[in-house]
Amino acid sequence: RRKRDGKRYPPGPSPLPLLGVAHLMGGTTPWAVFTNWKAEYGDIVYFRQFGQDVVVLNSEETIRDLLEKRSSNYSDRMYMSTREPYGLNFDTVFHPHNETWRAHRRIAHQGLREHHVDIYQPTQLRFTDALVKNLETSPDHYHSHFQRFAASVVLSAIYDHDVVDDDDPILKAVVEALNILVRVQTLDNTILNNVVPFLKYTPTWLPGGWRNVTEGRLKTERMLNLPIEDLKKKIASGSAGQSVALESMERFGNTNKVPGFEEVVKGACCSLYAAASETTSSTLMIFLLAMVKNPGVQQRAQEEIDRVLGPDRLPEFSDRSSLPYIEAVWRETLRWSPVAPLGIPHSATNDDVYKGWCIPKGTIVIANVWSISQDPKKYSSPTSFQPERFLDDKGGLTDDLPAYAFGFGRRICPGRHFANNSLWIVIARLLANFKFESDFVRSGGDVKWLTAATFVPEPFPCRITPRRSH
Ligand code: HEM
Repeated sequence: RRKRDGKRYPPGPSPLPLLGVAHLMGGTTPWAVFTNWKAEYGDIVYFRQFGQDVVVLNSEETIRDLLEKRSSNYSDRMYMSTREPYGLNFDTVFHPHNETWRAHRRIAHQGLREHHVDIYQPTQLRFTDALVKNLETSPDHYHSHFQRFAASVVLSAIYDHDVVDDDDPILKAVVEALNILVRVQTLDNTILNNVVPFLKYTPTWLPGGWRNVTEGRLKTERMLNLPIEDLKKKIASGSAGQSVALESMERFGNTNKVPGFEEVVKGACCSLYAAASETTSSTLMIFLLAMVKNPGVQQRAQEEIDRVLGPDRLPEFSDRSSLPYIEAVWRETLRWSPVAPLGIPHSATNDDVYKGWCIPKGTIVIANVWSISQDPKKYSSPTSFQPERFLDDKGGLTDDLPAYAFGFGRRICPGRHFANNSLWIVIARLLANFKFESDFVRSGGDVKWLTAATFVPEPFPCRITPRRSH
């Protein structure tokens, strides 16, 4: 047990001078390293990296004790020297725990709360149909079709903007900005930038030129402004349909309670898009990988759809409760490989003591979701994709919801109900419409994984063939 300044800190690895614990991180999968540390150090692990205190929580109990039961102290985010220069102060995801963040959460909650979010089901269905058509026409481009689905469905719900094609100026603006910002805001890069701030001036033509701050800021501003300007034109012409942005502009505009409400709405809505697009398309990549690796699961899911709906009818939202196996496939997709295995780190507002250990003010607190989703005590053979684990003896659903994939406490993902609807309908309709196969994956081909905004498989060779005639 370590002591510093007479205080006891949780157990953990000893850092090396300069390197910290970087040499122990196991490349791109720190969550697996943290999970292994559980055996050595326990449910709560402490280390220092470049002078920054970090605590990793390796069990659902410790996560809920701190991030939920003591949420007033554990709902902040770490200081990021990149926020201001890159124009990222608007962003909900990394926003400090303050009044503006609360206004963002109100906007997100009002627009995307459970059941209310069902008003977007027709939009989700429409873009699912477009995805099915795109997969029929060019199945090899499945990855860009998934990205297009994720972007379209959320741009439509948030701004009432319909993406027409890949040259859509709003789509281009947000994709270009996010390509940079996602890399700028990774935990590694944030800590590096906090220590070496001049890195952000790297000229665009040098390696690492993506860090260039002038370029980054311009792109952020376009991403923030274009969709809301477009919406304002629609409002002026009376053609604006239902959207989260419109709802909140009207509400805040009418009550006028929030000073500078337009900036707040702009920031909150842009953050929703940024947080939604990559997580949604990455989850579809995980689903696809699970299906090609597990043809038996795929077949059982398709048999359920055919048995319940008959050979001609496609799943509708209203069929959800009649398709427990499909529901179990969706839950297992979230559990098997969470797209954010470490969630998004929280930060401690004040000094705290937990189980006798000191957690200093400013500590980065990481909820290791991987340690829950891969816990062999909770899930037998956790690396296997087994939707049955969410079913009881009678084939009904258990109470186990892998809600941990959406984070914890006051910071819990406000888009989870929207994501739940989007992804359920896509999973159900893709299984109804297509057979997914991959000789590459089945013969043990090496699927590469990317870690940036999400942990996601890179596109792999896959055959997607229709299984129904229309
Ligand atoms: C499968 C899809 C998704 C997953 C797995 C996911 C997961 C997460 C996680 C783990 C967090 C961090 C929570 C924490 O700090 O404890 C988060 C935050 C957030 N998510 Fe999601 N998300 C998904 C989809 C969406 C969608 C569709 C939206 C919007 C429509 C969205 C909007 C947000 C926002 C705005 C935050 C920041 C919340 C804050 O810091 O207060 N997410 N999400």
